[in-house]
Amino acid sequence: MGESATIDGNAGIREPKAAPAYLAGLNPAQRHAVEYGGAGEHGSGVFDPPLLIIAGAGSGKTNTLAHRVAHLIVSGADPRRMMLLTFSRRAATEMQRRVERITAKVLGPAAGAMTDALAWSGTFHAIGARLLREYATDLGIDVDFTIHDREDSADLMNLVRHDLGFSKTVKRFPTKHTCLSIYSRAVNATSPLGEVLGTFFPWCAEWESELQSLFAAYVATKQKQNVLDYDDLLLYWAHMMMEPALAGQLSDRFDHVMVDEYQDTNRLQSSILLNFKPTGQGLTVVGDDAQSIYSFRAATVRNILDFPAHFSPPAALITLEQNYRSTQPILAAANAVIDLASERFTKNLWSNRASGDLPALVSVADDNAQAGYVADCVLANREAGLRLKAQAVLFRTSSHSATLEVELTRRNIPFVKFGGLKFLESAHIKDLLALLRWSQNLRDRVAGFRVAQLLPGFGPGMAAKLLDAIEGGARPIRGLNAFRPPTAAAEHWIDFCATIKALHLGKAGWPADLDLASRWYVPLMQHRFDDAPQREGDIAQLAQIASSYPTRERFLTELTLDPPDATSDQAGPPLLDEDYLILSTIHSAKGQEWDSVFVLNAVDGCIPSDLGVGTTAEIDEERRLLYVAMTRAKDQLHLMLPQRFYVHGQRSMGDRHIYAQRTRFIPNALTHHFQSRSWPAAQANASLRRPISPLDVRGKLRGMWG
Ligand SMILES: Nc1ncnc2c1ncn2[C@@H]1O[C@H](COP(=O)(O)OP(=O)(O)OP(=O)(O)O)[C@@H](O)[C@H]1O
Repeated sequence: MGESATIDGNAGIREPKAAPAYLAGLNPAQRHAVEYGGAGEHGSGVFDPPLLIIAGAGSGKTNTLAHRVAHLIVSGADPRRMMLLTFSRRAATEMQRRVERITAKVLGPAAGAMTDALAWSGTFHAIGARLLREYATDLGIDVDFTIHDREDSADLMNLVRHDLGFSKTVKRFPTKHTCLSIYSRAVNATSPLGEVLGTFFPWCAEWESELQSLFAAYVATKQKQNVLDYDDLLLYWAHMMMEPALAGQLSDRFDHVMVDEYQDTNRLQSSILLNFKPTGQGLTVVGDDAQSIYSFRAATVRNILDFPAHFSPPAALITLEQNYRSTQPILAAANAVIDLASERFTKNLWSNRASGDLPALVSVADDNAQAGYVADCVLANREAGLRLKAQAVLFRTSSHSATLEVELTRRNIPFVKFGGLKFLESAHIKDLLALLRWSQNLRDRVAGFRVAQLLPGFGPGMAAKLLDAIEGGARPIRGLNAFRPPTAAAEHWIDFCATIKALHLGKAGWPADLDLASRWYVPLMQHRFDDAPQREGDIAQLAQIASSYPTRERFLTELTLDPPDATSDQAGPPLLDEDYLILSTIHSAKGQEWDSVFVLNAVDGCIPSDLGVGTTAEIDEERRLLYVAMTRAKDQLHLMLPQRFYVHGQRSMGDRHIYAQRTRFIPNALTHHFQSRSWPAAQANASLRRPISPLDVRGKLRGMWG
């Protein structure tokens, strides 16, 4: 689809001239995407028409974009005038590393300086935050704003909800998380509240006018406290770009704007981009419509489907179709799954990695058997020389791996889990970050509320009094000094005030500020948690992460916006030599690849999730999730089919279970792409409940006393 409003960039692929050495490894389509436009001659982007690169799974999207950036730099473009928008901080770092490696082939040791100058690379939210600080005065915001993560935002929403009396309504008012989701979707999808309620939250539609006033008060409160939530970072940026003078200034600062994973951007992000580069000059977006899996964050696959037609002449479209990752049988199975989707850019992914092994559909009795099978295979693979790190287990929802985690621990197989409870969500880390944030912006009540209650004698009431006193004073620190704490807090008070003051003034510098904060917090932590020693380990790890950021503000911003997926994600050296199995939600597996991949619970109710099967669009997104999972595999792919699984929403291993059907995305017509297995082979149903003659337990119990 989309061809009518598109320039077929692939038509321009010719037998290439001899490639410069640093482009020699690229295939013709990749090389064409790298060199497309006048980049080679002009470097300034002025002659670079808009370009959409549709890159099938494993077709070298990241590789191609890195080469394009490197090629521009080598051709004389100024890296300080490039903006590179990625989906995660990790992707930005990885991109920078690759660009450096490629440019080094031409520039030698000078490459490092050039890629360091690629300072404007990061997520939309992180780049937005930096721009807002820079343009704060133009936008009428205070430059010391702090940023709320989702939990903080929900807490603030709750406070406002309470103030307006909505927590006491006769009929139950939507929860703080639901209110925030509604608000966020309306903002990110740039849709009216009524429409969002009607489509996504029909059970809340009766509260429309209350929600309207709640959101108005929420916005006013954020402004009063000088805090921005995630959505504000995009919203303020989008408003900034609607002002032609500011949009023009920004556009003049950047010759090239490149966006990775464009399929997972939302309407607000596309409006930012289209006002940023209205003619599309210097704009390159890369993505794969078949891998769009973030609509729950209001991402819309329409952004990528409609991109070419926004420009006149329309953007060129180059498709990358050679998959380097997977064997042909794995790719054929994944292609067959995605072919049943309703709308997409056609591409015909192929691979020249032949293999006689079809991917496996493995029937097992239940969750325990599933865990047993995966653990057996992982160990067998390791015996055969495949490191644990080259193997991954993927699942739709974090809770699906619980049984497997027990099995792995029992068998001493180390693993790292991505996409579950995040490091930064643990209470002690949140406490410490709140302390840093509050001392930066003493008007941030959510952070202040958390910090104040760390002190003995401070409950919610006393914490609120302290915050009122700080807010009421002409200067916040004076308000703090004048406050009379309850006696229980007396012995901590002087130290507390001194720490807040020192952090507020930031005299120690970064990362010494974090040491200062930890010195105050760690002794308190001993009283708060039984497992304080383990938690101290986390704090040491936080210090290590902190040392890689130039300033406190950058550290807080980037960590709030894009927390590490797992403790090891940013930990660096300590885990470098160790080997561990990867456990990951499918969402967190985006962009990665492993030799061997196991997908848990490839059954209806899990994939598609029973929560995501309302509309065709939702079903299509679940299908794309399975596609993303399958296309992570290079050599081996196992889709697990437990014949029954326990229904969630009950105590762990309560006995409510259902008999599962193979996922609807692999109908009978596609099973020839797979080999079917049962495990254990001889007794596939062994652990299913079978009738046995009843035990006489009651008799035995009576016998104990008789
Ligand atoms: N021209 C090439 N020659 C050989 N290998 C390549 C080439 N381009 C990419 N690859 C390899 O193909 C694999 C996939 O590349 P990459 O991770 O860039 O893909 P991707 O398109 O970002 O994947 P996805 O969208 O599925 O996450 C990598 O192992 C990469 O090294």
